[in-house]
Amino acid sequence: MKISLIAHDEKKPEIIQFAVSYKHILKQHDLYATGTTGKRIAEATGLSVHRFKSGPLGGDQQIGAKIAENEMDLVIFLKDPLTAQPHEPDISALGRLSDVYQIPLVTNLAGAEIMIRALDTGLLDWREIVKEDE
Ligand SMILES: O=C(CO)COP(=O)(O)O
Repeated sequence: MKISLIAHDEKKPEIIQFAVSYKHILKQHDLYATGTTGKRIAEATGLSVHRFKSGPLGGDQQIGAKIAENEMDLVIFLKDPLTAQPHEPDISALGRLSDVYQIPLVTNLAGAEIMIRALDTGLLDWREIVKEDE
């Protein structure tokens, strides 16, 4: 599966902890991330992460484009709800495209924990069928 990992600055420690904790699952998948998040995860875990641009420089939009092309299966995006983001329109656009294309998107750690376990037990395998039908 192709998984995107994204975190706003205040949530970077959480996503790093998450990636370390679930490295055994994440390493079985193709990982993508916005620039800084990807760098920090790769440094902390040694996992190979394809890095797009940093969020404020277009990274959210690049991940949105992958969704539109049916090349992304899951987005784990730890959002900071307490800090205004200069690129809020890009963040909204990513959420919108996830809804348009029925791509699972979780935006907090509690959801991420459930989703990674769901992924590991095969609950997202339907994505492979959707891709075969394209
Ligand atoms: O701003 C972001 C998502 O909207 C995250 O970008 P970085 O991973 O580059 O910090």
